[in-house]
Amino acid sequence: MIAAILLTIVFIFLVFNLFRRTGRLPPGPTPLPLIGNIHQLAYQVWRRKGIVAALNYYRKKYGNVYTIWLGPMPTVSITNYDMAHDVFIKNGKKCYDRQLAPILEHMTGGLGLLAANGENWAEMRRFTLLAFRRMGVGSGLIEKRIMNELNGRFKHLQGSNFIVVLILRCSELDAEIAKNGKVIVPVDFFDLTVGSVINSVLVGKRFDENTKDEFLTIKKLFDASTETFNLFDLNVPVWLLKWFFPSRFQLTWDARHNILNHVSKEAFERLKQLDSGKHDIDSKEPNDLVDCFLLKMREEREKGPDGHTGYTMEALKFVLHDLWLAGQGTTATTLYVGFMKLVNHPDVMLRIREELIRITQNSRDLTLQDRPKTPFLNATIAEIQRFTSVLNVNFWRINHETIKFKGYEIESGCMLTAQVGALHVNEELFENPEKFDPERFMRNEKLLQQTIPFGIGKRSCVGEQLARSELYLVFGNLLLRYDVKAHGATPTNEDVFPYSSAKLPDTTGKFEFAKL
Ligand code: HEM
Repeated sequence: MIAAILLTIVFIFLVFNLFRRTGRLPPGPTPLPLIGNIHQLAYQVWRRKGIVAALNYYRKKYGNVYTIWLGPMPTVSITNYDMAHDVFIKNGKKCYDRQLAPILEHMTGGLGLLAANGENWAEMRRFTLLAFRRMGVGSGLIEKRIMNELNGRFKHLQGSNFIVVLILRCSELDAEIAKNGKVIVPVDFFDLTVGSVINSVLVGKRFDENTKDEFLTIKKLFDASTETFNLFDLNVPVWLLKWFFPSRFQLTWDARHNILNHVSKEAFERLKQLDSGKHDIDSKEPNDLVDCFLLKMREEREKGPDGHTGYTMEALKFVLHDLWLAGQGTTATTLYVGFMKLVNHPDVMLRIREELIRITQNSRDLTLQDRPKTPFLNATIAEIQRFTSVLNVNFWRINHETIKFKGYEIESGCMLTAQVGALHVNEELFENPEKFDPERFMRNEKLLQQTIPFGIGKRSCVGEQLARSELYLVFGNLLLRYDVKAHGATPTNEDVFPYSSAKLPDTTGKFEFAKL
């Protein structure tokens, strides 16, 4: 009897508390105590065959800001630019902490950038942005690294001599074209090109004939873990995953550890060489992010007790891991999806080429300085990024102060995010969102600002400038050099894992490149 009374009191308390909190939050489906809206969300995801479709359904029903309770936690999703700006820019200081997926936190111990918060994250983010700047991200220097990858001007150490290795991306293509008139280009081409640029920025090495298999193995393992990683993995406790879904846990663990081992091998080797005097860092011109970090580590240690204690080899491992992980697949997928779109829209490709030939007189490479003069290429890249929207569910933030906007009150401790995938199919901003139409950005220039593939606010993508440079130079220069067609049937551009937290296209498609 007493137990029944106690249970009733607890139940009434839960209902009352839920009712009180729901009243001030943005609208959404009616939640149940303890399970919230999980049952409705699961049904809508199943019925509409994907996470973005379900989030879009809730947008149409409740408006551009709505609340879904994941169990006892309210989550606020925002699906238009102005509201995202109100929350994540105007109130940016109140919501820069990330809701950490327990499995990721378990693996990183709160180090790095993606699954970190607080002072540690802030320091590593500042460091990364500064290190990128020192290596030329945002200036002409990064262009050199990217174009080197395409053009093949590389210095590799062999024995005691530097030799120039010319067998690189475009040279490989050109050699094949010289033999057969055309070359078949699979997704690996984009993976390796992007992987090499990132590896070169982070650890100063590109992937060559000897190391490309190592890269492709890590990449495949990582893709396999991403395919299954979804809302469930983002939220469940580690013990539950380990006990009830051990193979799922193991896949995520193995993929992350392979990347960790790969990137940290280089960093530890460098430290050894530095300690033994075999390597010296030019403090005015560090070669890569590892050099920048080791310099900073030395600097902080020399300050004694006043130095920042966050600069450790363990911290470096996770910073490298996160940059590699977040930067490789996202950029390569955008390039691959972009070319898939372009081969299906040859008119767009032709118009870009005309624009580029006009600018370069077909006598030089396209450079980052050309950007203001190539509005149609810029518009096409924006439309490609809108279509690609690499995340089905954006990472959640947690607000640590109440946020008031548009008459709502989001009390501290809520999970909130700009749902980039759903925002990019919002027909209030993008008329006929299912249509590939770069022209929409020419008709309305404001749209460029309202498309936010890199997220918004203090946790937005740290690699945005690097990725934008890569996309511009690789799309532009390949279109300037090659006639590109689909090889065989073009696979669907639809997301093949619509239930996963990341968007993944069917990557079995191939292209035929012929010299122009
Ligand atoms: C086309 C390419 C890319 C896209 C579409 C993309 C997209 C995103 C998005 C949507 C976020 C989450 C933003 C949020 O939480 O609101 C993010 C975060 C992040 N991205 Fe990117 N990204 C790209 C390339 C890169 C590159 C090249 C790097 C690094 C080399 C990188 C590193 C990161 C990191 C470290 C974070 C976490 C930042 C933090 O929590 O402070 N990304 N990215």
